[in-house]
Amino acid sequence: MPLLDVRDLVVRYGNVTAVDRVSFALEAGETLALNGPSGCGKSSTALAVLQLPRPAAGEVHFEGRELTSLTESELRPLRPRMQPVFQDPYGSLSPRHRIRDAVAEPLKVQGRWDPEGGPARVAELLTRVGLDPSHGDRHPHELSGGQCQRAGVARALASDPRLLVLDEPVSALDPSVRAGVLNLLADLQDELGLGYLFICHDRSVVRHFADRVIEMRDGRVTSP
Ligand SMILES: Nc1ncnc2c1ncn2[C@@H]1O[C@H](COP(=O)(O)OP(=O)(O)OP(=O)(O)O)[C@@H](O)[C@H]1O
Repeated sequence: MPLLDVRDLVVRYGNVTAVDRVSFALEAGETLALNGPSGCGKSSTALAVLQLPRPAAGEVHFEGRELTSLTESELRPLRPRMQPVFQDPYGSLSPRHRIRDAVAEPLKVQGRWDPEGGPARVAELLTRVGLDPSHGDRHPHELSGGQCQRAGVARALASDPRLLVLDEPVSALDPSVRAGVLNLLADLQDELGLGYLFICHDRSVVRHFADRVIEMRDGRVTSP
């Protein structure tokens, strides 16, 4: 059974069909890239997989559950297991909260925070993504773009996900720090067996990082 099995996904914005019957499957431990020109529907596909918002039609099977047929309350316990990482490292973390609190928040919201072990778990997550635990005292704007994206990954990992939806995760970063973040993601995948749905318009990055590539154009899969 694949980790993620998407069948005939359709996303509409008003009368515009942004994603038109897209199907693909993704195994645990695998990176599947969605590639294609701007506006072809990559981000819409990724958000529909996360049920943000719900797709207009199609099926999204994740860990054996069909998500589009679930109510919001049935979906809630599954949401932590599929986490997004977005392009803008600063946009995905609240500017008002310290990094430590941003990473702790999923643990608290999911009822997995304990005052004894919680801070140590946050420090461990920060260390795991290549930050120093002291970075936890800072606010997002006090970190570089690469450090901030690492903090975003730490926050995603706090939910113990099985799937990361990586929407242009290194595109906004300085070219000199991109490889470091991609290497981190590759290491985490090896270690944790995560599935990655990887959106990237840069073909050289895709070739290097993805196990398989799906090409999209005008909302449809054109290959393979
Ligand atoms: N919230 C929205 N409301 C209306 N139309 C939208 C919305 N989001 C996307 N679209 C339209 O849907 C189509 C697909 O957009 P989408 O962002 O999914 O493509 P993309 O391949 O991810 O593009 P990019 O690489 O530029 O992010 C485009 O025509 C876009 O204008």
